Amino acid sequence: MDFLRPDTVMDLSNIRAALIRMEDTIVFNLIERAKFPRQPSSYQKGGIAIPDFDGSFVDWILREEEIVHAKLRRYQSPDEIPFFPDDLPEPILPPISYPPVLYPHPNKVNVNDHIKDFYVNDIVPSICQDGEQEENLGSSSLCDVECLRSLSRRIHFGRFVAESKFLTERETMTAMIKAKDMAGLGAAITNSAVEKQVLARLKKKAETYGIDPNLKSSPNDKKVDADAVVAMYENWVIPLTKEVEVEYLLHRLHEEV
Ligand SMILES: O=C(O)C(=O)C[C@]1(C(=O)O)C=C[C@@H](O)C=C1
Repeated sequence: MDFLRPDTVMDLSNIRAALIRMEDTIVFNLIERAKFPRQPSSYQKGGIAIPDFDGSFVDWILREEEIVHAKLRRYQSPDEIPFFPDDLPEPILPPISYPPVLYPHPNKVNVNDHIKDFYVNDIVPSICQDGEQEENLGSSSLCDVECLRSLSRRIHFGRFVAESKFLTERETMTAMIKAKDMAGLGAAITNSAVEKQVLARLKKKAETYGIDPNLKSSPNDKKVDADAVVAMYENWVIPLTKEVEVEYLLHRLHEEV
């Protein structure tokens, strides 16, 4: 998939190949995070005192990193959506003129707050031991940032999936968008067979990557709970990707149709 070549971006098999590759990144990021305990204070507003910042320690790191990445023009790339869009500086590198592949204001669809919410409240408790290690607060929070960023990129890729599906079913989808038929759109973008494949593949990946091939398999050797990774996709990642797809399509009506 090459964002400078729209035909490659709108090819559903290329999009799915990119989603499959992102599974590896997400599983490895979760494995890294699972090395540390839950670290509850890193997610609480004021849990760690930060001068002039009204948020959690993880929020602060995320925002600081996004400021640097924005300078490197990360958020000009069509597949990157920041968590702190209002706080970001202009890039220091010259702009790249990406040909438009999505409707004019695709970043209006932003479910990052929702992603942060399920990640902190559901995923971290399901993959990490209870407790806090003061000396590793920085390390675990940097892992959180990687997890959040990779989940956000995956889920917001729903916009490309939706546009690609729209282009192949323009007439029916236009009618549904005009009628604000969310259930119809939800059904139109759903492919249950693909979802089953995603979950089966993910279980295999989490089991395989989560164990050192040189060690004999025992529950204690596992670096991440494969069932928790699958549950995360089943309960959050796929449903939110679908929500992004439907929301993207609904916005499309106002922008172009
Ligand atoms: O591959 C697709 O067609 C997608 O829309 C992506 C995805 C997913 O999140 O993995 C979401 C909805 C479909 O039901 C199948 C899979």
